[in-house]
Amino acid sequence: MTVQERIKQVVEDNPVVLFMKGTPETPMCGFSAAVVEVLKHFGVAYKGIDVLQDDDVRQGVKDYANWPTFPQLYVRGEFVGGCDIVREMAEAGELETLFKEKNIPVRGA
Ligand SMILES: N[C@@H](CCC(=O)N[C@@H](CS)C(=O)NCC(=O)O)C(=O)O
Ligand code: FES
Repeated sequence: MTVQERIKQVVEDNPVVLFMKGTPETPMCGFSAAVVEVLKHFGVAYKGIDVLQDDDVRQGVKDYANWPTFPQLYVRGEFVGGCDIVREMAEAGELETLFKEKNIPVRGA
């Protein structure tokens, strides 16, 4: 499998995926930590993938969504955004709407 095929498979096999620096338990960058906090706030289950562990994945994910930075949040196979977008969507109530539309269980919902 190519890196692009592996990325496609992981975002299609897992409802919510966060490509990040470090792990959900131990983020290695403030931008990644911020999205971890947002997801924690919503109580959403997700797969965290540490791009610092694999340079091919790190470059491959940037190519996959044509987005140059991490974190990158995917919901049901679709790229949602990085830290700024996710935070703005959360504040505007749009992230909760997206999770509900995509049948992602959210705390209290
Ligand atoms: N404004 C960005 C902040 C993220 C960012 O600037 N990430 C940088 C530093 S952690 C990055 O991933 N650079 C590319 C790399 O390290 O491969 C966002 O909204 O997500
Ligand atoms: S690792 Fe330095 S800003 Fe993210």
